[in-house]
Amino acid sequence: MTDTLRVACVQITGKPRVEDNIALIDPMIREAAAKGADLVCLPEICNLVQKNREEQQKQVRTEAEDPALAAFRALAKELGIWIHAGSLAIRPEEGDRLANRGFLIAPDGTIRAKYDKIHMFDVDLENAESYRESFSYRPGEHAVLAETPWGGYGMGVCYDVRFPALFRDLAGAGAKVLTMPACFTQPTGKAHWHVLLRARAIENGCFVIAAAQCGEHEDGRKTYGHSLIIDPWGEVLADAGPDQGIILADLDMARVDEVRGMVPSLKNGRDYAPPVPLDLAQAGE
Ligand SMILES: O=C(O)CNC(=O)[C@H](CS)NC(=O)CCC(=O)C(=O)O
Repeated sequence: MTDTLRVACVQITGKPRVEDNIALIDPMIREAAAKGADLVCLPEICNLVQKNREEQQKQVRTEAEDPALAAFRALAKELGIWIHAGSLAIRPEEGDRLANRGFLIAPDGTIRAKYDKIHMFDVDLENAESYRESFSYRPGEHAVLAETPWGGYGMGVCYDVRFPALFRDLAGAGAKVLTMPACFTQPTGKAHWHVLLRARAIENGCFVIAAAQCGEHEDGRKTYGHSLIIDPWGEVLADAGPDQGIILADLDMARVDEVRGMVPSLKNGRDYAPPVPLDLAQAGE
């Protein structure tokens, strides 16, 4: 087990063409590696930000054909680092809905773990901003905990952050790091992003790494940015702010056990009878 992890988040304003995103991200990964990053985390849909479904269909490729996945695998190998491509829009081998799929790539260029986003962002916001992610994407069915030299690595994506049971399950299964690559909206980001991510860190005694999309995209979307690296006590170690760029932090993995030793909320959890409607509860007395 390795004690310290230098992690970087790459924050971008993703574009509608895969090649343009690769050209944007490549030098940022190299910069992070030059600064000593062991692991570089990329945002959600970092190969393709395209709300228009017809245009999206034209661009999206299978895993075997996606040029971004190939480029990130080659870079991981060349630079000898881990790369977490937070998610890529991938055309599945069968069915017509896409996968919103995260890839953890090891320093030998092999894919160590894959995760399909479980919770679909089907919401209507106040400002007539409306999303139906499940029209384009088929949700995943499996939580994924990857093995890394730094311990268990729990993989989430974006809207998953609002479903704390997923991360409790990952922590229970051995996660020391939780990840939340994202493409968060600006209104929900302003109101909820920091609080939700810090809560997932605190309640699970885990580091949280969240690489984010930011700014005004060509497809009309506006995203919140503020990629975050958070320690298990809930302290923000790095915040990328609203614009493109990279952030780095050194994670002292011993901090996980230290924090869990002080507040053992994972251990103090109990089984309990489920809630029942109030009148039934009264009738039972
Ligand atoms: O559209 C795609 O191609 C990929 N999917 C996304 O970008 C998804 C659905 S639009 N975005 C989120 O989950 C934002 C969640 C969020 O902002 C919140 O929970 O408040």
